[in-house]
Formats: sequence, structure tokens, C-alpha cells
Amino acid sequence: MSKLKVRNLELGKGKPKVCVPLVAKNFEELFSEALRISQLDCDVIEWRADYFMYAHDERFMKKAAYFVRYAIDDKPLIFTYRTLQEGGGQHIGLDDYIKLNRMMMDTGLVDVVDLEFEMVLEKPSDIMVHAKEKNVKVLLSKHNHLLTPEKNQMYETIKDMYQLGGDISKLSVTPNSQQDVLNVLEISNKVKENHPEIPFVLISMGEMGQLSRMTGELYGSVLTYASNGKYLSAPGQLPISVVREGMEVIGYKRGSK
Ligand SMILES: O=C1C[C@@](O)(C(=O)O)C[C@@H](O)[C@@H]1O
Repeated sequence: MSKLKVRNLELGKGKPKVCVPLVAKNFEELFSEALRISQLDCDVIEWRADYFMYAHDERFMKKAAYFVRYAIDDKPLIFTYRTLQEGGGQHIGLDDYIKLNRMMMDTGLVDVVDLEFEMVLEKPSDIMVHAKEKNVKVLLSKHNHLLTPEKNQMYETIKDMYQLGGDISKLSVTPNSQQDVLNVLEISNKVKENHPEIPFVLISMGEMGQLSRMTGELYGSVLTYASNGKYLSAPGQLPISVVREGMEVIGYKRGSK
């Protein structure tokens, strides 16, 4: 499995790392939630800026990023603005999306930026190069809240994201049957076996897909998203303790303590 260093964390080594969402609509909530979440047993924090009411004001966003970094200290931080099309909290135009993400890279306060694959494809720009220059990792993502695509399509998407320069490829899909969940696990395993160079995350959302949030050690996902105790940023997210226990059982090896 390919390894990726983010601050002191090595993604792809041992168990998947646990990421929880930071969701807030104003500054007061942002600061208190960031402080609260930084005390949880998580490895990574994902700031879902699409829920923040000042997300369209550049000056406020810079201040907000300082607030968050101050509150969470040295924890790895993913900046995410999820678009409405992919299940996010508020609308953003393509140009503003690119501008906001570039600006976040420039702050030097975020470690990873989650960029939607479709947005990057739609607006060819130097954003991937810019991230490299700023030493920010790019997690390319794609979400399907209706269904689970064909197996081959999922496989190709993960590879295409890597090809485009993503440091992590992430695909979150919705199962309509248990077979869909198995398909996600099968493709995870296939990427792990055939493309060990690709750090990836494959999630089957909803209650039906919860198993996929705990099987990363077996099938290769480097990150898993859990609830923050107050809020789920996607259907099917489990409490941190449940995910950790599940991963412990699934990854249990004879002879390990
Ligand atoms: O893309 C993802 C994964 C996710 O959708 C999930 O299924 O847990 C949760 C989102 O917050 C995150 O941006």
C-alpha cells in the first residue's frame, strides 16, 4: 500500500486513519466546534466549509482558517468545500470554487484540499500545480448519492484521479443492494493489488455500506470518515469508537495483543 505523509501522520500505514468533519455556520460555532473536535480520538479533521455562512468572503475565510488552525493545533486538516451537486451545503460557481481552494492553499494552514474531480475537469487550470508549489496535498473526490456505478467505472475513476495528479483518490457511492457494497470492496481490493502506488478511499455510503468504513486495512482505503458526535457529514458515518473497534476486530491478527 502506498504511503503518504501528512504532518506526523502516515496514511497507508497500518489501520486507516479516522477523519471527522468540522461543521459550523458562524465564527463562534467554528471555534468551539474546532476546539471540541480536536479533543476527540480522531487522526484528521475535515473542515466542511460549504456549511460556513462566510464561505464566499475571502477576508473572512482567511480569518476562519486561522481560527481553525489555532484551535486544532497540529492535527492534519483537510479543507473541503462540497458542492451542492455532490451533496454539499451551499452553491458555489466554478470560478469561485477554484479561487477559494487556491486561496486556502496559499494560507499555508491546511494540509490537504479536497477537490472535486468533476470541477477540476470542467475548469482546466493550474490548481494541481499550484497545490504542489504550496506543498498542499490534493484529495480528488467524486460522490454519487444515488447509486453505485459499474465496477469498471469505479476502478477507472480511481486511476484517472491519480493520473490527474491527485495525492489521494476518493470515491463515495450509494449502494442499492448488498451486492453494490461487495462491488465497492472488490474494486478496493483490485486497486490495492494492481495499483499499490495509489493512496485511495472508497466508501459505500448509508447504513447498508457501513462495513466499507471499517475494512480499509484489508482492502486498502487509507482513510475513513466518522461522525463527530453531533453531526454526520454523510449518511452511514459511525461514531469514532465504533469504527475503531470494528477496525480492531477486522484487522485482528493471531498473536497480536
Ligand atoms: O467525501 C467525503 C466522504 C463522506 O462523503 C463520507 O461518505 O463519509 C463525508 C464527507 O464529509 C467527505 O467530504
